[in-house]
Amino acid sequence: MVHEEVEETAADIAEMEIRGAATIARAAADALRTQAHESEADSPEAFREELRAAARRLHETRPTAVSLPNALRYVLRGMEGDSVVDLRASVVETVEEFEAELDVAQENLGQVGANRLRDGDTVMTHCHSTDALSCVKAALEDGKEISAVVKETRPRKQGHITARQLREWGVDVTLVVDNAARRYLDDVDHVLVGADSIAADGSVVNKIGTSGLAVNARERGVPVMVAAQTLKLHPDTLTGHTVEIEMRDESEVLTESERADIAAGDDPEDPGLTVENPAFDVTPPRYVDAIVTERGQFPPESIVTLMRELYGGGTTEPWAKQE
Ligand SMILES: O=C(COP(=O)(O)O)[C@H](O)[C@H](O)COP(=O)(O)O
Repeated sequence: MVHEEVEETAADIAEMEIRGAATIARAAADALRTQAHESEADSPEAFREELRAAARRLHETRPTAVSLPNALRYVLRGMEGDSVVDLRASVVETVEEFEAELDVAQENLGQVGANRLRDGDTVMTHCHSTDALSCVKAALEDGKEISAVVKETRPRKQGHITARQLREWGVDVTLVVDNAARRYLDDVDHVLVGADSIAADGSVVNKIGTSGLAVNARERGVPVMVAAQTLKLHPDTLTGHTVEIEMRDESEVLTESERADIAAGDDPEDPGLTVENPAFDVTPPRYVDAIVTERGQFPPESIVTLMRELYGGGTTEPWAKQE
């Protein structure tokens, strides 16, 4: 029932071949369009259940970036019609609308963020965030010279993607190991990061290491700017839900031979080595100076007003099986 290309997209998201909250959202919406295009459903209800099943498959891939369920909701809410032909057309049209909104949102967000960057500023980045880099791109287009200290971001080294993109734009890059961040903060004018989810209290969920960087930045007096489209606002947190932090496989941290070497003396019956690999962490609002969105910039404590405006009607799970 779920088309093989949807299964492929789901696998790519789960294995981080497709990664980053905005990119994941775009891929998920595109997968639902494929499901609609390729559906051979012989009734409107069968078509609707196919799209719900595809959305459930995509939803179960990664739990932390709210852009994924927000994208799935957006598309399924646009599915309407009394025939398969009309239902298919509504899904295709809704995905195209979603993609256009993503493009405009990231560009507008970039302009808001660029206004906070001065000519000659140095930013420190963590992980790879297309929302964050849209601010740098807009600043460069405004004729500002920007340089960057890029944290490699263990264990998957997404900082290399950021470094490559910045070099393509002609931005001078200093690549550092994550543990060197505090040392370089004295040479930095802004910490500039993205977000996977933003909670109603202004907490920012982003790649593991963001919270430590924000604490160090506050101690060093460096402002922390979080670039996040409103797609990253997590509506379930309006009603007290917490954001699940994805725990990824130890193989991203330790190879099997490294594990065997470390645990060489272990009693196989009583293995004492545990490797934990949380993929994200939570930065409290007190360490965030501004949340930059396509709707403007907000101090973290007031992001809830925007969240209520956009998502106040509460959230549903339109992908749930219908009884
Ligand atoms: O934490 C990550 C990516 O984690 P992973 O590599 O595990 O997906 C990014 O900072 C956010 O997703 C924002 O990215 P964007 O601004 O592109 O949405």
